[in-house]
Amino acid sequence: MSVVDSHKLREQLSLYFIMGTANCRKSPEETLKAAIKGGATMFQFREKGPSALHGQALLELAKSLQCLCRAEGVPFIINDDIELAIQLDADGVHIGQEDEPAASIRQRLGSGKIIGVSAHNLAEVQQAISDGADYLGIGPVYPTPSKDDARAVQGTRLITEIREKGIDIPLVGIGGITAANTAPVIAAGADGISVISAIAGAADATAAAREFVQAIERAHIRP
Ligand SMILES: Cc1ncc(COP(=O)(O)OP(=O)(O)O)c(N)n1
Ligand SMILES: Cc1ncsc1CCOP(=O)(O)O
Ligand SMILES: [Mg+2]
Repeated sequence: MSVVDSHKLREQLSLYFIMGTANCRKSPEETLKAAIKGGATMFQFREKGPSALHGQALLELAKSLQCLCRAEGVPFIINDDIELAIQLDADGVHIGQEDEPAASIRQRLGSGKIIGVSAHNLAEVQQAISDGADYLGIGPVYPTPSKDDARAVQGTRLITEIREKGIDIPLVGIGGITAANTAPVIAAGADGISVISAIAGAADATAAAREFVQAIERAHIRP
């Protein structure tokens, strides 16, 4: 069972920034600092692709990004790599449908850690909840340039369906989200949005994150 505070988690999910070395225009540290300065409320370290770091280099970068998050009070989540999350005492992990099930990860991580699960249909949503997920990542909402093996684009349909069924779990939309197309994701019932390229690939990541913060605020005021 999880003891994560879901009210606090919803706030932390508001602008959930995800990044690895392959996504950054500048150094990962500069990119993360800039995103947090602009208002990112949660961070996921997602080191993927042919140029991904491994071994000591991966560990050093993860430590350095975790240190930046700690200094700013931003939760540090690790994508896929449960061993690394345990080694670093990270705040949580994000796993997909091809990864180890959330229920067994919960046993390894303990109750105070955040577990996020990707879901693409109602059956996966319900399974993730019964496995003890703290939040869901739902998408891809729009076409994404950042994940070669992404599932079919689904718009905001599943987010709407989840809320219409009265399922109240914290969740974010993910995939191709920009400040300009944020509003429908929040209006459908997402607690926040997850973003890679529109922040990590921006010339000014701080300005890009600020635009998201404003778009999220506007979406809450005028759903
Ligand atoms: C917040 C969030 N939502 C979804 C994903 C995708 O996870 P997954 O399906 O396991 O794919 P990879 O990210 O591992 O390629 C995510 N990372 N974060
Ligand atoms: C990890 C992931 N899972 C579904 S889409 C996606 C990539 C999101 O990146 P971007 O914000 O650049 O579309
Ligand atoms: Mg995964």
